[in-house]
Amino acid sequence: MNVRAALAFGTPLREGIELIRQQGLGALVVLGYDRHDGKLFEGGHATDEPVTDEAIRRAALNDGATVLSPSLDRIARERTFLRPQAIVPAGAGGTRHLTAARCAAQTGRPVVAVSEERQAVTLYRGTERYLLLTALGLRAVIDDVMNALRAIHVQDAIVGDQARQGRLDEARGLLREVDGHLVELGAAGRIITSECATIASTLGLAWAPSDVAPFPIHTEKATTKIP
Ligand SMILES: Nc1ncnc2c1ncn2[C@@H]1O[C@H](COP(=O)(O)OP(=O)(O)OP(=O)(O)O)[C@@H](O)[C@H]1O
Repeated sequence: MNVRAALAFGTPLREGIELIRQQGLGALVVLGYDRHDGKLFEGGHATDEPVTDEAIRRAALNDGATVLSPSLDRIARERTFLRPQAIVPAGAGGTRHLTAARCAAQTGRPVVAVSEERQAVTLYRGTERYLLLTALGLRAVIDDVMNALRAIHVQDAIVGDQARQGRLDEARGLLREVDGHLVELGAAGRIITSECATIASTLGLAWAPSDVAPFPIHTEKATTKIP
């Protein structure tokens, strides 16, 4: 699953999560499950509702977790209590966030926790976690990367051969970094994507928007031990 594409702005899932953040609600959303995860869920009820921004927001009004279908386009369960067994060290937040970290570590499936208290959205994936920025925050990060890339582009003609190699390596890194951000920004990132392609081709670098969409991940030092 390309989780950054699944959580791109403009998708019903991300728009629903952003509604939850904006309205100061909290949520726990499991992005897909399979039948082996059955023991993970307790209580709640099965539904088969399409994922819309409003359905995701509405589900967050209840206690417990929202579980999405494997294809992420249906809400499979609501108001579900999660009881993961994996042991991970307590990080930021209380039980909601610890549960999200433990579920992700146990199942390998991404889990999103929206903090009611901090209005922060955290994606847990495996033993890693990533802070999902607001659209404005993500744009600011992209602007910083693009400014650095544009500076290399503009100065390319005037740097000597020796310095050039280092600058090209830097440009490669910046292109790799911005790639994932642009996938997450969604349709609003298309113009910048073509600017990146132009800069890359002028600099003689092979670059195309990737499907891999890397995350700048803050790795948790988590064990995935199950007692
Ligand atoms: N194991 C769990 N399964 C499902 N939902 C849970 C579980 N643990 C916590 N929650 C949900 O998280 C809510 C908030 O719990 P808590 O305040 O302890 O978490 P938190 O991580 O501090 O979150 P926040 O930052 O939003 O306050 C609970 O009311 C419940 O809806």
